[in-house]
Amino acid sequence: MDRKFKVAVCQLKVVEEKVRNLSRAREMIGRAAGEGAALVVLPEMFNCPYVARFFPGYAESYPEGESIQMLARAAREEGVYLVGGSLPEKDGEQVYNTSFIFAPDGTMLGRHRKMHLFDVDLPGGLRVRESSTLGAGNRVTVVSTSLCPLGVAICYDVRFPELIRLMVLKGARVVVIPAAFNMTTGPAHWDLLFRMRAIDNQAYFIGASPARDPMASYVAYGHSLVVDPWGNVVDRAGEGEEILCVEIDLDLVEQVRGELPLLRHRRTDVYALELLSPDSIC
Ligand SMILES: NC(=O)CCC(=O)C(=O)O
Repeated sequence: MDRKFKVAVCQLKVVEEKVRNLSRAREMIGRAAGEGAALVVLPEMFNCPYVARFFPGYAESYPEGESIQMLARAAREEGVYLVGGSLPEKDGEQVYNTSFIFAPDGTMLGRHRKMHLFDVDLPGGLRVRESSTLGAGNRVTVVSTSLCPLGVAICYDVRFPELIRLMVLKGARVVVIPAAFNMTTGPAHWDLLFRMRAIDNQAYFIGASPARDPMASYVAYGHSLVVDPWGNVVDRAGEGEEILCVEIDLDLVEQVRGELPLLRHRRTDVYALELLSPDSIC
């Protein structure tokens, strides 16, 4: 197992034309691989504007959906692990906000369906109702890779420490969060949440945002970032399109966990965190 590897976050600008999003994503994945990334990450809803009423029209089924096919092919052609941000996934009558994860040979390692739907009325008037068009997933996602066990959750999921802790207890050393925070919660909470989850769980946290488009009806915050297990922001993007490429050092995870053994010091004789069904983890 390589103890160090590079992760690249492709902070791409999402537009209404799906085909343009796909070609932009494909091009950025190629550039990321060219920079030596072993793991490439796209943002939440990378093929579709983040607007709930658009999701059903952009939805695709596994495995034949064109975005899903593009991701599998890109992973194989570039020889990278790929967390394909997220996209609207159709399964029967239901649509999910789903992240597909691919191995360097193009096989799908797993998929995470966003568990916590973003239904909010924020100060300043931003109202979002993901549940008007989406169903919620119900599985915690940790996939095995030759790099390390990788946890994947989507955006609002990061606010739920129980979910993240379950991933870490399942072995995740790196947690990838395709996301699309906005101009209200982004400046207030984006950095703090990622840093706090990293400090609590002593793992790397990767937040992948779309680039900011001030003309969009939902304006993404941008500022994709990588936080190390000590809570330092190793690097962050600006607001526009960019590829963030950062070295992950797995020895630092073990070092921080050895020096400050939070996970071992949990009082599991007094409290517990449990999955209610064994089927709820993949
Ligand atoms: N797409 C989302 O889940 C947005 C979450 C968000 O902005 C937050 O503050 O949480």
